Amino acid sequence: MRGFQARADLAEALALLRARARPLPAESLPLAGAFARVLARDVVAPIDVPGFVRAAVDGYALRGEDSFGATVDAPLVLHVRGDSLPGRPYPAPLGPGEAVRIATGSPLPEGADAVLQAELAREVVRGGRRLVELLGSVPPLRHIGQVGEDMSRGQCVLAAGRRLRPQDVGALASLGLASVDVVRRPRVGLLVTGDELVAPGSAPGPHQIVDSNSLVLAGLAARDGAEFLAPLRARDGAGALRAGLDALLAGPGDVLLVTGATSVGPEDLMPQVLRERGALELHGLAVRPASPTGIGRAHDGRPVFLVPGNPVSCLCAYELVVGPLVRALAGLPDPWAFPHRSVELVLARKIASKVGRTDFVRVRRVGPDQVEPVATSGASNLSSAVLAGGFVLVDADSEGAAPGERVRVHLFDPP
Ligand SMILES: Nc1nc2c(c(=O)[nH]1)N[C@H]1C(S)=C(S)[C@@H](COP(=O)(O)OP(=O)(O)OC[C@H]3O[C@@H](n4cnc5c(N)ncnc54)[C@H](O)[C@@H]3O)O[C@H]1N2
Ligand code: MOO
Repeated sequence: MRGFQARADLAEALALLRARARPLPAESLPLAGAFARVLARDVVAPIDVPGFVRAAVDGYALRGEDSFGATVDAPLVLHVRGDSLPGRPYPAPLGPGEAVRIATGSPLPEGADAVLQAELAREVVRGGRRLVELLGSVPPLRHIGQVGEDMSRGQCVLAAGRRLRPQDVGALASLGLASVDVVRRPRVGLLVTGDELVAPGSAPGPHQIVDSNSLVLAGLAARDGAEFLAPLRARDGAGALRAGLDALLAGPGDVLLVTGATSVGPEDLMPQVLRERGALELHGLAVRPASPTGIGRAHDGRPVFLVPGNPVSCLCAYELVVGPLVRALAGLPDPWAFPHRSVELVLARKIASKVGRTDFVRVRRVGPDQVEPVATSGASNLSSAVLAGGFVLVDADSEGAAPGERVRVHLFDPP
């Protein structure tokens, strides 16, 4: 057994990943499947929306100047020529002294330049003629929407890198588009190792542990815009681990993860197996937890992460090094920053950390604006992350933080 001689800085690990991370190629998707996907290219409006001048209120389309001077006490009277309804415009031009009853969103007839709202109009029939009494006036251009007032032809409506929100997809539909180019989702493949493990959903027998890491990783990868492939499983021992890694490499994953067997115990053969099948570029990170993390490559260049088996270390390794790469491949904006919402809170108990090591400290709220580190016996207890509301990252050049200090807390809960 050989311990870790030297551990790489987190910054060094991220620089290694960053040097080769590019968003995956684009794919075209029907709009209905595009929600939450990342735009691969800018979207430039091919048309004006709306494509016609429209009424912004229900009322009467008219020439504004025909209403000048009208009041409740001295209404002016116009001749109502007909109606303009959504999709069914009034077909002829409007002359002086004429009006058309119009519904919100309907095309403004040619010759009209304003809409008097229904509240200031009273329609009457006299001698078989439709008339409207104007109880107030409206200046030209009032209560109408111009061509392209929503989105104008040639305008960049959404920029590449945007994670599409529901209203974004709606806007693409308004532009008459049927599909959109989005970044292909990174596929994340996982090999779970360990003789003691049983699949999630099973009750553990004597000395057995339920594989929780695959569920934690699946949730994190989905958060970061990835498609999580069905996990593969391998028993311990060089032969089984080799066969497991080969199956993982044969799969379609863009990012490949292996949990367990990455430390320096007698069964921790994964680093050696990865060296045989590609390269182990870095093994051992100056972070806590997740120090046995390894980063390497398959022969074809796909990234492979050796993620520690301890459940909190697994979560931490994902957040520190796997997640940024997944987000970069997914084309998400600012992929190297934590995606969590963060707040500044006051520390109620001290956080101790060693200079030269980055600490991922789970904290919980103990007051409206106070947090304390979750007391824990180590990274094997997932309940510490369940109890925690978020984490504080203590940089390698810091000795920690004293009670009363303000710290930035990255919250596990989405907004
Ligand atoms: N001499 C040293 N020993 C250890 C070191 C070290 O630096 N020197 N590092 C420790 C640290 S830190 C960690 S973390 C663990 C990591 O070990 P492995 O990645 O080799 O993981 P395993 O030994 O396979 O398992 C550790 C632990 O986690 C449980 N486990 C594994 N997979 C899962 C899973 N999918 N779901 C839930 N739990 C899992 C496993 O049963 C073990 O209890 O090494 C330390 N040792
Ligand atoms: O990564 Mo290990 O769990 O630090 O304890």
